[in-house]
Amino acid sequence: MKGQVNISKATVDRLPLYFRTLRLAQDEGIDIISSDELGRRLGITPEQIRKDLASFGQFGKKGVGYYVNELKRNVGKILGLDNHWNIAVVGIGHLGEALANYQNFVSLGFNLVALFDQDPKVIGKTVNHVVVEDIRNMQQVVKERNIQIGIIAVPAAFAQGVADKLVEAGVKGIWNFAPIKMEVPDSMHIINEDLSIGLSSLSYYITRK
Ligand SMILES: NC(=O)c1ccc[n+]([C@@H]2O[C@H](COP(=O)([O-])OP(=O)(O)OC[C@H]3O[C@@H](n4cnc5c(N)ncnc54)[C@H](O)[C@@H]3O)[C@@H](O)[C@H]2O)c1
Repeated sequence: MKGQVNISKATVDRLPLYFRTLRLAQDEGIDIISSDELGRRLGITPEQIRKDLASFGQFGKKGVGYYVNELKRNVGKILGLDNHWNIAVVGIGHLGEALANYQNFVSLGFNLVALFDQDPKVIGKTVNHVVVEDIRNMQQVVKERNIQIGIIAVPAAFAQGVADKLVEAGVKGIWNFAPIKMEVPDSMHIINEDLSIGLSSLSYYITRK
């Protein structure tokens, strides 16, 4: 694969969509898919798809298309999904419990290996075969179980403190659901998620209909 120096964020953000579409095509028993068909399924031009994929190497055959299994494996590799990351969820309330129960993470290669909370009523509960542990043990557990990704689902007021502890314990990335701007070292990868942004955008569009 080519060095990934000048890959735009927009291209990287489209890779999970390619991966998901290829997974669905694989489930449908499709062996070969054209960039036209991929584009139709994704609402992206075939030129854009060919350009995106060409940034990472030579995939597909002119006049034939892409071999679905092979391209899915390659896109998965580019995304690092062949690494089988160990993940932990912090804050097992409404959102944290739903995230911990989401079965699709496992099929993408993410292993849920720990859950943490501070509430004695929540600690000891089992969610998706994993027992909720005391947040006070988090740093030790993160190291022992080689947890690389921490998912933050605690109230905003506690989120920075949790992030600091996750960083200190050595996670490589944070998926933050708390509505705050986190301060993390430059070396840390953090993705902030906010479902209300999608809903507010939807409100904008239907207001103008
Ligand atoms: N990004 C999104 O789209 C989205 C959607 C829903 C909720 N949220 C956010 O997710 C967070 C959780 O929301 P919720 O509705 O699940 O709340 P919740 O009150 O149901 O759950 C929060 C959980 O965090 C635990 N907790 C609190 N402080 C803690 C700490 N210091 N260490 C460990 N655990 C701690 C609580 O005991 C509780 O179990 C909030 O920040 C909320 O704003 C984000």
